[in-house]
Parts: sequence; C-alpha cells; structure tokens
Amino acid sequence: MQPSEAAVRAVNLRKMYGSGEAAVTALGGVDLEVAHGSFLAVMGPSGSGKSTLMQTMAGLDSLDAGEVWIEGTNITRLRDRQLTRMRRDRIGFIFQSFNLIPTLTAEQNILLPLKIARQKQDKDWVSLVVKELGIGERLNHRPHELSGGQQQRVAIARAVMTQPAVVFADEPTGNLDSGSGTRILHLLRDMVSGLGQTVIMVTHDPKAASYADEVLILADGKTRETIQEPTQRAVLEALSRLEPDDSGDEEHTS
Ligand SMILES: Nc1ncnc2c1ncn2[C@@H]1O[C@H](COP(=O)(O)OP(=O)(O)OP(=O)(O)O)[C@@H](O)[C@H]1O
Repeated sequence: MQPSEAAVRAVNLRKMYGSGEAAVTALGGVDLEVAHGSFLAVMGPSGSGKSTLMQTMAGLDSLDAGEVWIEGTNITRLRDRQLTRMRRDRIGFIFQSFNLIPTLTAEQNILLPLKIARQKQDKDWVSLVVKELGIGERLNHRPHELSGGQQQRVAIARAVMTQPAVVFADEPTGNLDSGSGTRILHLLRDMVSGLGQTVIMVTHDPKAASYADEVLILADGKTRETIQEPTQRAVLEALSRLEPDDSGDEEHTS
C-alpha cells in the first residue's frame, strides 16, 4: 500500500431494489474518495441512498455494479471469507444504538474486536484511545451502568481498537441529547485530527455534518453536491437547494 492511497474509494456504485415497475434505484452511480485521516459526512433526504451507500461500502450489502476499494483492496472482488476478515480487521462500525454487549464490561467490550481478530493488544493505542475518550474511570462498568453518552464513547473506542482503515458511523448522535451529541462529535473529530482515523458518517443533522472535512449530499441515489470544510450554514443552504421532490419525509427536513 502506498501512503498516498485513499482510505476508501468508491467507483460508480449502482444498486437497484425490486424489478419492473417496482424497481427503485438506491444508488445510481456514486463515486467518492476519502483520504486517510479525513472525515466525510453523508447527507440527503430520506430514501436518497445513504444507508445503501454505507452498507455497500462496508461490504455488508452487495452492489449491482461498481467497485469499492478499502486501502489497496477491491472489496467487491473478495470471497465471503476474505470479506468477513476485511470487515473484522480493517473496518470499524459505530451505530446509533451503541450495540454494546450487556454482559461485558466497558473494557471487555472495547477489547472484543482485538480478541475476535486475534490481534495483539497495542497497549499504547488502547490507553491513548481510552484517555482521548475519557472513559478510564468507567472501564469496569457494564453498559447499563453507563449514560448514553458514555456508552457511545465506549462504542467509539471499540470501533477504533483495531486501528481500522475506516470507521463507518450511522447517525452516531441520533440517540443522544444535544450536549452528549456535541461531545461525541468533538471526539469523532479528535479521532480523525488527533489519532489519524478515517471516518464516514451518515447524519441528518447539519451541525453534526459541520464537524466533517467534507459533506457529500445525495439525492435520488446520486451525488448532488460536495462541500469542503462545511459550515452548518453552507450545509443548510445546500440542502435547501434540493428540489421539493427530493425533500423526502418531514421528519428529516428539520
Ligand atoms: N431492502 C430494500 N428493499 C426495497 N427497497 C429498498 C430496500 N432498502 C432500501 N430501499 C429503497 O432504496 C432507496 C434508498 O434507501 P436508503 O435506505 O439507502 O435511503 P436513506 O437515505 O438511508 O434513507 P433514510 O434517511 O430514511 O434512512 C429508498 O427508496 C428505499 O425505499
């Protein structure tokens, strides 16, 4: 792998659901490139293809056409077992619902990806991440003994444990109050700027998107706009430029 290589590259991603008259184009030819150590936010109205884009880039769902490269590997060409290994070792996930294992302590949850991948613990990395995320005091607690914000911090620590090529975050602040959400966004930013991780985040929130280095706006399965160094205002303006037909359902337009 060459150092200049992108962490993630997607070329002409296409995916349809259904067939005949019921066919829906979820992705109609999306290209993107995310450099190592950068933060991309994916936005767009409901049904614009954000989840499909994330799922296919993370190798969790298949494509009709197109290629996804994670570092130097074309994951669309991998066999199942190689793809599973790729996801386990090189991709991190953060979900809205935290997805921590309730019977394990915070520390056991954090270290689980290393165990599963049979990777040696890099003690310096573990303590750096724990310190950066401010969860040192909570390591022996189980998820139900943690606040939502603390659970999400543990989930972030877990996602970066294997120092993955990319972390996919699906509405990571969706289930948090605004104060905890803001702290999580700062921490994601720190993961990128301080620790050099690469993050791709789906969000409906222009404020969340403003923490990213770049925002990609999807509509009808196509890239409508990209915004570099986005401000909340620039994101809002770009969303308001989408045609009324693109605006999706009400809950996501607020
Ligand atoms: N399993 C499926 N079967 C049929 N159609 C699907 C399926 N999954 C998604 N779609 C359709 O594909 C399009 C893109 O869906 P997708 O979930 O990627 O959008 P989204 O931008 O993530 O939406 P939201 O913001 O509401 O989560 C939508 O029209 C959706 O109805």
